Amino acid sequence: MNKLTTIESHFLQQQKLYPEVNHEVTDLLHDVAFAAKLVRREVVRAGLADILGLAGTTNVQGEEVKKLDLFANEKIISAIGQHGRFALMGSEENDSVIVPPKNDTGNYVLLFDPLDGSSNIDVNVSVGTIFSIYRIKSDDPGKASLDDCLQKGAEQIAAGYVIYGSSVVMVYTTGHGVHGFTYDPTIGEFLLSHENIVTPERGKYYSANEGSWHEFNEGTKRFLDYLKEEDKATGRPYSTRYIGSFVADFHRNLLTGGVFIYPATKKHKNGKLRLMYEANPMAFICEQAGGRATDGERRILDIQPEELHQRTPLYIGSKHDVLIAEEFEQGKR
Ligand SMILES: O=P(O)(O)OC[C@H]1O[C@](O)(COP(=O)(O)O)[C@@H](O)[C@@H]1O
Ligand SMILES: [Mg+2]
Ligand SMILES: [Mg+2]
Repeated sequence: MNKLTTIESHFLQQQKLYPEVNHEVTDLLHDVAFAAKLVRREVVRAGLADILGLAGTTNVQGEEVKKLDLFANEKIISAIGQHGRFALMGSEENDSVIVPPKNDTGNYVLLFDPLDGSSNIDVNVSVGTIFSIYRIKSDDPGKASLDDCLQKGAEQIAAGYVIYGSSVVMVYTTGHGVHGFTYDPTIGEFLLSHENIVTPERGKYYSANEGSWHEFNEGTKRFLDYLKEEDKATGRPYSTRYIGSFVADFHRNLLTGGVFIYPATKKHKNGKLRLMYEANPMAFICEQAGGRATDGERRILDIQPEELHQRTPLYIGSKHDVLIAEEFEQGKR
């Protein structure tokens, strides 16, 4: 693996190898990588830049919005929207679809979570940005509508995330493997650091907010108890790891093996995470790395979306572990 490969040159390599990864797609990914650099610049000095704390507004999810949520949202919309390559955008922080400042040539839609892990922003714990790209159904950007945003996850043409942690890493897929790039601030480039990521078939970590134990259904409780039982032959007990930033929990499990679950609970009847800009992009990456992502019954990528901000229960990570979770959720174990 040549660690001097920039993410932009990797996009071009994909363009040469795979016809559907055309120059439009590589330009879109280039825009996303650029926006990530702008968001990173503020995240790493957030404590100095007066962008910690609450913005004083709530979003369509009914959640209190953080200043950094809004900053990242505005940066992504303006930095990416200036090029006109996206006909429409959808963000966790905007009630309805966004018509970018310029959208005359864009046959694509971008759905994104500008800042994931908002509860960790003010306490210097890893947060991230998640994105998902679709091609619009018609060839006329002017005709693009919400319908173009509500496509099944299996229709994604590219997806990825950026994790702002001890180092900043961007991970993406165009349906041809999963690749990670670490940001080198001395040269301002994302350099290839994780080529062709493959997630272990069986993990050693589980991520669940057990603080909601009393809200979990019996299947979920029995699955978590199963992971905590002693059985060397199946690598149990698993260790618990829960950062509370989906991007960070997912990234760890992707590299080391493990399972992240956010099931339906009494409080979140349809789970907490959003299908279009959290579950779908991560499910695409997870499957491309050999893992599995379901809502306990259905493959996430096969779910037909109905709303931009709909939520879904989520079981994602090492294939073996997610299959077992499903068996418990379906009462087969
Ligand atoms: O605090 P809880 O209920 O465990 O929820 C944590 C989950 O909520 C999230 O913060 C939701 O995402 P946002 O921060 O983008 O709203 C996930 O990153 C995380 O996995
Ligand atoms: Mg999120
Ligand atoms: Mg968010």
